[in-house]
Amino acid sequence: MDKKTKLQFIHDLPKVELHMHLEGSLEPELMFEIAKRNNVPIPFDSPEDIRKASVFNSLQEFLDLYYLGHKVFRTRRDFYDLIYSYFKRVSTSNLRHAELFFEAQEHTNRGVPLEEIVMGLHEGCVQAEKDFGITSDLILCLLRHFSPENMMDLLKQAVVFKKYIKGIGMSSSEAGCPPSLYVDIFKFAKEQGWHVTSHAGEIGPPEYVRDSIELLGIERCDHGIGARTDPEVVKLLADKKVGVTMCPISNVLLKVTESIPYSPIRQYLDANCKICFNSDDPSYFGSTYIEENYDAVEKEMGLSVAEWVKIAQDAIDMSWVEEDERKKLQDELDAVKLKYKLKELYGIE
Ligand code: HPA
Ligand SMILES: [Zn+2]
Repeated sequence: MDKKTKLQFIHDLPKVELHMHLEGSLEPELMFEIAKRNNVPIPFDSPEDIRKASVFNSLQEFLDLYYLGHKVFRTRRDFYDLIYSYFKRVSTSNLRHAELFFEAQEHTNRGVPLEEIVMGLHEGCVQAEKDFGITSDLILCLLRHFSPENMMDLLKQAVVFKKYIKGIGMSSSEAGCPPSLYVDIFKFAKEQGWHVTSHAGEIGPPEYVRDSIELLGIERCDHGIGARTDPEVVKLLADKKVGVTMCPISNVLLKVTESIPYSPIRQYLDANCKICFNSDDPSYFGSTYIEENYDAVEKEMGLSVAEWVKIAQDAIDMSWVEEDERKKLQDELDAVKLKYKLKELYGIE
């Protein structure tokens, strides 16, 4: 496949985003707009100032700026605007389905009612499906910089909104927060029928990935980079079919990996792990949404056509969609295979 056709083929792949923090898609212009209407002071004079400040030497440096941005949100409309502007922005990238993290604790702990957050986001999802044909689900993402008790309080409140929340995730820094602290939290979430995922092995060691699988029962592993140094843990990911939601640009900009080719993408593909590419916090990383992540991997690593098909398939397989939706996504991927004659030319079924 020539270079131009390959880029078009990558563009045409039906995309599934499984690792994006909605608050991480807050573009500086919208941050300013919401801050202004809510009368929330922010320590920047212009959207450009925020862009200039978005240079990070570590995950923690990023998180310090990132959680500051959360403070502008107050109302249902703010959350609606956040999610709708995300869908609008990615509507040209063949994104077909997204499972999106929202970080309620940062808002509820400031007094914002959970209902305003969940319903604002849900209404945005419904409208985006009508306007752009993108389906979506919400993942309530717990934050490790708050206590397990605070997490549990929120989860209990969230039960009322169960039908609007597909799963539970956990993020923020792993430093000093081993998975063993959260066994009861994940047990409760699973008892409620929620799917579960967790950030593990972003800056944490391979044991954090292993313990998240064995103690917390995660179905997906967000980032999962840390597993790379322990082949047993990589094998565990593959054997248990715990897919890794990788975020190539985020990992480079937060100095988690030296470069995209130095990330364990190749290692995980060779170990037959399920992997997919995602955007994490696109607005803080130079507006790099899902397609920019796909393109960056292709530019720096030049994956094979068969590998791209596997990654698109893995993302569908790793998603938590219901059967009818899964079939639609599968049909779209099969249509791309036909369009590019992948069976005749590459033997790809
Ligand atoms: O990359 C991340 N790691 C942990 N917490 C986060 N919250 C947003 N992005 C991240
Ligand atoms: Zn993340």
